[in-house]
Amino acid sequence: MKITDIQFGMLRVPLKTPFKTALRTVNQVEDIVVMVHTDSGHVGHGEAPATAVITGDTHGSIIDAIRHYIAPRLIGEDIADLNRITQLIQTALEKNTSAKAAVEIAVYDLWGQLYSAPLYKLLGGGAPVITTDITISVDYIDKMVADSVSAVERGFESLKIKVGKDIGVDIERIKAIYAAVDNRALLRLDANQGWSAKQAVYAVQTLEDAGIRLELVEQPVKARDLEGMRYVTERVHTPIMADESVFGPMEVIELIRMRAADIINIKLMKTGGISNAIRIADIAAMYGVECMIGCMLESSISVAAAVHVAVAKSSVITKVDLDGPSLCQYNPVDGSVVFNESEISVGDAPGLGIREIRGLERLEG
Ligand SMILES: C[C@H](N)C(=O)N[C@H](CCC(=O)O)C(=O)O
Ligand SMILES: [Mg+2]
Repeated sequence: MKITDIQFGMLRVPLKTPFKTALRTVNQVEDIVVMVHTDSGHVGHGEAPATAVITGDTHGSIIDAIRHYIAPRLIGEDIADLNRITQLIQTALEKNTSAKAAVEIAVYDLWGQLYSAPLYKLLGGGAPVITTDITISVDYIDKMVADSVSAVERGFESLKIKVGKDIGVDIERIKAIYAAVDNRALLRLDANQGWSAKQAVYAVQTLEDAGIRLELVEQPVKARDLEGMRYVTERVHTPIMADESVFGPMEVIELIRMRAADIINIKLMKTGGISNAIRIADIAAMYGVECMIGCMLESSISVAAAVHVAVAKSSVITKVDLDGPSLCQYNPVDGSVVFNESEISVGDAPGLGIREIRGLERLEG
């Protein structure tokens, strides 16, 4: 099974409600879809969003990186040589992790198709059902309370609450949600870099002193401020999770050595795809550090790939934030990974098991 061509599409899916974080507001998933064609007629699918404020990647840069740097290296490569191909992708150019992720996902999809097995089985197996949280966008307090209660009523047992806008209001937001949810769900906070280290310690300690139990607090300070991450981690009881601070395996090793966070959020769009996600999970496991697997605003192509990784690495990936498809008005993908609110299950179809993508706009060239 040799690679013959790489084609592009654009997938647009409106969100149920605007997605608001300390970094941005988004109304729809708008992702590049990558189709890797082979001489056997098999097609592998990948996907990448343009999360410029986090990865630096735009739609244009994703297409350009693949078209001019990654694709020329892959034409003629045999899917059976998976490690060689992932190495070619990762060394094609610096950064551009979303472009690398989209192509890697498609290649792993083909690798599963080659051996007629669902990807998670080739990655080591596991129980093919996982549970995700759902994100509550940062907003007026009453709206966040209503969104949280509604999510609990829909069966979500973990809520990822976006904060990081205004420290005083953030504390009030969490107190109000905690009271309304009344132990029916775990609360995870994500400040998306919106606090200073001192503000983060103040906010978390204030909530702890008020008897509010938080499962974790994600990325309280600026991505590059590892000293700030450590400052917070050392001073609060609540586990601190690194998201924007860590992309690849080298950064994870540095973060763990510095003891700058308790938990690591792995996202395929930061790692450059599946090969580094697995590496990070293995490194974290060696150090006894737990991981979450997360997503950007992605639909159920790239999120399906993350689900396969989550299933195969469930001993170290103990937390799941793969709510991209749940945030969308509809699922454009007919595939073997089934997203049913908090429950995500994986079928037995080969690779990612994608049968059809509705509404895919082909991009020429
Ligand atoms: C969608 C997911 N639950 C999430 O919250 N991801 C964000 C970044 C998403 C984005 O801005 O596209 C995160 O964990 O920071
Ligand atoms: Mg985050």
